[in-house]
Amino acid sequence: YPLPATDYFNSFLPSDAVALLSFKSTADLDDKLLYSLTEPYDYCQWRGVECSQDRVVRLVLKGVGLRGRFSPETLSRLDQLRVLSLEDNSLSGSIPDLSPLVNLRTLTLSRNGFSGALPPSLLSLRRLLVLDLSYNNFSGEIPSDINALTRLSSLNLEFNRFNGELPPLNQSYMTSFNVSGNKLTGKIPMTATLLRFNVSSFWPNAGLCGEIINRSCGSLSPPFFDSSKPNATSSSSASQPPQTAQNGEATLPTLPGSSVSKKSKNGWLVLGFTIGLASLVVLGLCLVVYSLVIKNRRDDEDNDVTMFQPNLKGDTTQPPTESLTARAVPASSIKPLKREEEVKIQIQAPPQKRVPRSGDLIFCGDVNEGGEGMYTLDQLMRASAELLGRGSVGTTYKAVMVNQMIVTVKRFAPSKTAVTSDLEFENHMEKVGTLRHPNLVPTKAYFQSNGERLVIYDYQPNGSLFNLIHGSRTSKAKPLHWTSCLKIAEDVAQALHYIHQSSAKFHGNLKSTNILLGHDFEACLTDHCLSVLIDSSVPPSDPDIASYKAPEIRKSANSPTSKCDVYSFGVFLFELLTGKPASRQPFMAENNMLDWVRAMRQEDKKSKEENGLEMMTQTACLCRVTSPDKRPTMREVIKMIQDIKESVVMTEENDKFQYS
Ligand SMILES: Nc1ncnc2c1ncn2[C@@H]1O[C@H](COP(=O)(O)OP(=O)(O)OP(=O)(O)O)[C@@H](O)[C@H]1O
Repeated sequence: YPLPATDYFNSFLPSDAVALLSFKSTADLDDKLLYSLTEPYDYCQWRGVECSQDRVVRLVLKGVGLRGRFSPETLSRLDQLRVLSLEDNSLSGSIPDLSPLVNLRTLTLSRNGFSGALPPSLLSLRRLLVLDLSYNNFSGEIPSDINALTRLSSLNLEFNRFNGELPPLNQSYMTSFNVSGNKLTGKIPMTATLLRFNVSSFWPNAGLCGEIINRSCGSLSPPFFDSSKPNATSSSSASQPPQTAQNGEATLPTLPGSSVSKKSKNGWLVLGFTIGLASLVVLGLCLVVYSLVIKNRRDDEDNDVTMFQPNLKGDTTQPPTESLTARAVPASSIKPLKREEEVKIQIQAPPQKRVPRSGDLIFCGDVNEGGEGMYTLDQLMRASAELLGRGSVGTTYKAVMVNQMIVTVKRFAPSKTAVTSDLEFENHMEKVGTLRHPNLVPTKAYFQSNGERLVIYDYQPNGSLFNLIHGSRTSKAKPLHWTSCLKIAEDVAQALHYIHQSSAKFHGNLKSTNILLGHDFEACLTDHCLSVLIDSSVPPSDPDIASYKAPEIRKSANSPTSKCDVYSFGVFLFELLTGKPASRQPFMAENNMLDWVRAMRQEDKKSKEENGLEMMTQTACLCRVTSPDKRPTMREVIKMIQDIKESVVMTEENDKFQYS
């Protein structure tokens, strides 16, 4: 039977291209997107589309004039999608089932005409970090199951028609939140997450009350203001929205009970009541002033407790402080922000590209990713810190900010990066800051001022490959299962290949401490491309670090190349397979290396893994050859790993066949 025309085309097109075209067919009625089938096409070049290994990973169609509906079975087929932004268009109707988008990190549908309830399918997107549905017509309740999205760091639902009570949100990473401009009612739950936000995240809303917004709920009013009592406060005040100033801006709700009934029959009672109330107000004001004075003092004292003391004043003679103990931050450079100001910064963070400048945090990557506007240099400086280790470039800390956001801060040792000028550092970090790959720890921000240099990354809670292979303080080393080795090797190879294709060109410091485990235990490279910033004329004294370096750069000041990364990858493969650190790996002919690997794994020669192990050893040997020209490219290495995977699958299938 001949296929219908569309099916005919679809059967030849990559599935991602089909998904994009089917989305366009109902969502782009004015034909703003010039996606087309005419050859030669490359859907990865289409407007707003970004691919990784020919799969769409980002689709950003912000303000492109889309009009129509977001139909089911269209974009939901892009199962590798990380970022989807359809912000600021004229899309209407409900959101289709997006549950197949299991890799989605950022979903921004704000400023459209979407309606209906918050789709339950969104609650299955467990990797979601940013959810922005603001300025639409969504209605119904905000489901308490939204707590299943444990990784959410940003939730924007403002200016919709959500009603009912606000669920007790408990996402510990939440740093941006807004439900203002809805029809929510009831008491705002006092969860640690919601307590982080102030009134501007909640108002205006028809009937919200609670301590967080300083507005008592009727039934919870103190007896003096109990609305059920005669001659007390207006009983409706608790359910009224906060007062609106003449300019239309929402103001803080007044305390219930601040207006006194004029209909009192007993004038003396009213007078007494009024005097009592006035005294209370004066007392209250005194308390507020007192607490502000105390707070300011505390803020000043807080300046003394900090982890990094960046040299913002230009005192380059001062040695860097590497302890977690107290020392004063140059207060002239950092003014403590009031909570309201912090929130304003979060809300008003401009979406445009920032202007890089010295002395402030410079955020990298997409604003939607979560980072820019979510914390300030000041907050970072006040974070409590845990020393993670000292490496070749400087010292690394885990920093927990007051808003519970956790990041990793790499503080460069000034003596090591002095060879790089401020401009070179900035230009280089601009380049590195744009690198984004599922197997790279994203560089979130950087900072430099008067010789002080910091780079900020996402914190990876699952530790490094070094810990996994050799054990850590908290865990004992276990031999890694064969399939884990393959998966890790492929992840690392993919990230290296990505870097080699980018303008940064090479990683320069591949080793097991620089391979971290992500949320799903995927391997992610960190410290990428920083080695060029340091003085490489002094060879590393640590034998393991030295053994990771390719021979052509080990004892010379030659700059590294992508082939040096390939060499380090070979060393890493042996460490992964055998658990032996780089300096204890022998150099022997391939067959002997296989015997050594087998012996280190204490494996029986006839093990099921034998074939794969042999191929893996071959790959490691090939990468680790002395001559750079004879080493494979990372693309070739990926191909080798994929062949090994296939051979493992085939062996398993043969086994099944034999025993069935
Ligand atoms: N983003 C991160 N999340 C969690 N742990 C990290 C992160 N970045 C680094 N680490 C861990 O912190 C420790 C110190 O890292 P650091 O980079 O300072 O030293 P290194 O990796 O030993 O040497 P080098 O500076 O040469 O890379 C390492 O154990 C590393 O695995």
